[in-house]
Amino acid sequence: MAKRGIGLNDSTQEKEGRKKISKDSFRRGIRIFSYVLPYKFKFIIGLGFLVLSSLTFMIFPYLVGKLFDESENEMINMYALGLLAVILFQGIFSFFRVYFFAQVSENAVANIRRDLYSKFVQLPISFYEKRRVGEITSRITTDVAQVQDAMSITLAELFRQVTTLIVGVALIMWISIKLSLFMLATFPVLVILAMIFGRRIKKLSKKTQDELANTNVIVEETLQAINTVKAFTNEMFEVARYRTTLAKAVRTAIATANYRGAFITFIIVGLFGGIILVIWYGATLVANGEIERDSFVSFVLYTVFIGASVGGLGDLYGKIQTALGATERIQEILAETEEPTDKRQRPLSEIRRVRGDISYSQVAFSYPTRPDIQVLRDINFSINSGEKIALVGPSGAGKSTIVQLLLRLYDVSHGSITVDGQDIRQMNLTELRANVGIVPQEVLLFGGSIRENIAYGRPEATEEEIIAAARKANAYDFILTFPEGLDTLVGERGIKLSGGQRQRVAIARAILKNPAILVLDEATSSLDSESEHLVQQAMDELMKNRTTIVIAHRLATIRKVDKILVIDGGEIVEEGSHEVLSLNDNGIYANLLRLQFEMS
Ligand SMILES: Nc1ncnc2c1ncn2[C@@H]1O[C@H](COP(=O)(O)OP(=O)(O)OP(=O)(O)O)[C@@H](O)[C@H]1O
Repeated sequence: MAKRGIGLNDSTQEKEGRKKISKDSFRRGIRIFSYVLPYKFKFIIGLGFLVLSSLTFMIFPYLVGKLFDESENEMINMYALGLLAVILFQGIFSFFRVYFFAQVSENAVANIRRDLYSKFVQLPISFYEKRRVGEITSRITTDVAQVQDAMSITLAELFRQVTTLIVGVALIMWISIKLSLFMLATFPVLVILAMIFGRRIKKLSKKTQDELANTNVIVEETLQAINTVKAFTNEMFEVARYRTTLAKAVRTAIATANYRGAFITFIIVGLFGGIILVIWYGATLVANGEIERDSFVSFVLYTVFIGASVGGLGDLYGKIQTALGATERIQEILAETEEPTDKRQRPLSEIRRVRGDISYSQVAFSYPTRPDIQVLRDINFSINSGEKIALVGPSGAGKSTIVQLLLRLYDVSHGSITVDGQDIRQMNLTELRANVGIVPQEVLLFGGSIRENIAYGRPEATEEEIIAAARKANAYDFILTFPEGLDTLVGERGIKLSGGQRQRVAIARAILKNPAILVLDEATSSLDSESEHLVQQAMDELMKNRTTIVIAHRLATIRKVDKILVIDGGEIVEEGSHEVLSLNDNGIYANLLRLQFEMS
């Protein structure tokens, strides 16, 4: 079968997707909040606590001002206690804010993940061909995490900063319009400059990280292919390559550090200088009796708060952009059209069994990703129920494509395929696929026990049925040699089965599924003769009474089939039984036979 490349490094190559904030993107982004709706009461309560905690915080500078201006001990104690109370309430409100927002965001985000996953498994193969696996998985990990951040932290922060800004500016205006105007003309300008500076540093830091990632790619690649490096005696070549990229990373890192140093100097001199300027002007106003001293202390504190929230808003803007980008990508996936399979898991016993007559009529096909290349043209053949045919031909001829069309992994571009006389496009897709069993070329087992892997063919199967299937597939004997028998774990954390053993597990899976139609994609790599014999016996058992299509790579195994179709360049070029085709001296089949004979 055609294989799809799954790049391990794909996820690390993710781009940081940001979205310009426009009315449109905002409207689309806000739609993700439909996931919050089921938890709206908790959300509103959380919002209430957020308002309370933001407002209590604004009392803080007022009380500090009073405290500083007080000369009576008793009142000093009162104000200090008042401050403590403010902080205490602030703490309690914040706890509940986090508590309620976490309940909402965790649940909403789990629902987004569930919907995305459910979408992923139901999307057609063509969706996967247009994207890299790393890119798809990052939708369900990184993007969703960004949305979660936006729902819990960013939203709360935005609200708090805006409240601080509005209430803060109103309060300082109330204290002294003159000083406020002076402050607003100087301080925010400095804060905005600091933000621009900060953003540039962020960009540079990202560049440093990327360069470091580049050096890591070299380490990963070479260590993974260490045999190749050694075989080509390229150790020193790799060391030199690593040293060059490392030097580049160091240069960028030092440039970033210089920038950061300058930034710190700017913060110290610029921002604090700004505060000194405000304090200086304020002190003059106090000396002239234009404002009270306590109001002046509150003013300075409000100024610091306002400065911090202006700075915070810049950061939040970036976070909102990122979150909008993430939301949009998530929604794009959620809007994709799924395959029309059943939305309910049905036991196989409930599924209508087909007889197994198959007919291809004038089938032509191009893959959706490469519409310009015609992979199949004018394919015509039929198989009666219970008959066996073999597809042979050179690599890339189109054999796997022919069976992929039968499963409707893709739809034909022209012509039609029928099963029991019915066009497969008119059949229920779940029923069609449930009637076809596949033993693939490369058997991939899921991480889990051998029992689970066999039962994948029919999840509702009983223990006896699983054992019977394993027996028929010549797999039970080797399974019993493991101490844990059917419970032996396979896959990444379990034991590694040999190629022949994996194939027999796949055959047991197919026997358990008991489909009317069978597709055998023969392994290209040959097994040792003992294993080969066991696998062949199991295949023969599996093929009994089923319509079978064998994609054959080793011709010795297909002498028993009813008909052989020789495929070349997407067309059927020869057709007939082994006896007939092998007699045609100039034929491709006879040629292939000769080649294989010479090779063996
Ligand atoms: N998913 C795909 N997208 C685009 N083109 C594809 C895809 N899969 C296969 N092809 C192309 O279609 C042609 C037929 O491929 P197919 O896998 O059907 O050949 P095959 O006869 O089964 O080969 P092999 O014996 O090597 O498995 C090839 O040219 C291949 O490059």
